[in-house]
Amino acid sequence: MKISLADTYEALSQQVVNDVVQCLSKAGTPLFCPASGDTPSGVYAELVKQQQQGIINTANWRFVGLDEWGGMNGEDEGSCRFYLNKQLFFPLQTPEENVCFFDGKVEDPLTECERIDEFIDIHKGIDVVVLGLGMNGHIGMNEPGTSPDLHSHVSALDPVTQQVGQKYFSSQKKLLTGLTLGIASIMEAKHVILMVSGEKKASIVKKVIEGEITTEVPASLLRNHPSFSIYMDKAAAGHLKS
Ligand SMILES: N[C@@H]1[C@@H](O)[C@H](O)[C@@H](COP(=O)(O)O)O[C@@H]1O
Repeated sequence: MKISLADTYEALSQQVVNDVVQCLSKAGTPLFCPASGDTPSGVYAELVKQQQQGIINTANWRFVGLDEWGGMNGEDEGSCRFYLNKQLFFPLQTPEENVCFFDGKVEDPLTECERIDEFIDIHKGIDVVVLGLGMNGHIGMNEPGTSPDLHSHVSALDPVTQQVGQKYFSSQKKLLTGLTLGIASIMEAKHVILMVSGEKKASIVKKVIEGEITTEVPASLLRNHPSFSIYMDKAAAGHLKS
């Protein structure tokens, strides 16, 4: 596990961008899995800026979604796909065929999960995944207690996630289930980045880094990944021993 500390959110985002670009700047069609949520916004804004300035070229990048709320897709304001369309895919002018994303409105979510897993297999695995950290230690929508052996699956959302998830929506939503890459999918990625910002995450980040490696804190399992980097700002690192 590589731990990086930044003084500010801007510096944190810049560090993550540098890591992502280094991992994806290669020949062929690298596969990037970007989380939605508030934490990576600065990373996506910087990637868009670098593309517009000609510093990077994302034309050969492929994208796979990390997760989506059950019953929602990109047409729903506040959904994971809506967020990534707005922050990343539309400003990067990413062709639709280069993106594979959970549609939470499908009649058969299990077939939808198989579709996502197949896309990952066809692209020979995820090159880099950028994750945010749930207040309960979740990654994607892998809630405390989730089996580490799962690939894409339907998740029953923890009460903490149901409540915290309201922040993405302008009106109250029932957030009972999610479609998500599994912990096995994430552990098979070539490089895993966990990005954490703000004092409100300080106690859970302490468990992730200094606590027991346990399915009860899904992000702690990432410590077993051979290429795992955690990037934090000072506020998020405030409860760590050193
Ligand atoms: N399902 C999403 C995750 O993909 C996200 O990374 C995490 C942290 O979100 P935020 O960055 O808004 O704190 O929780 C949400 O529930």
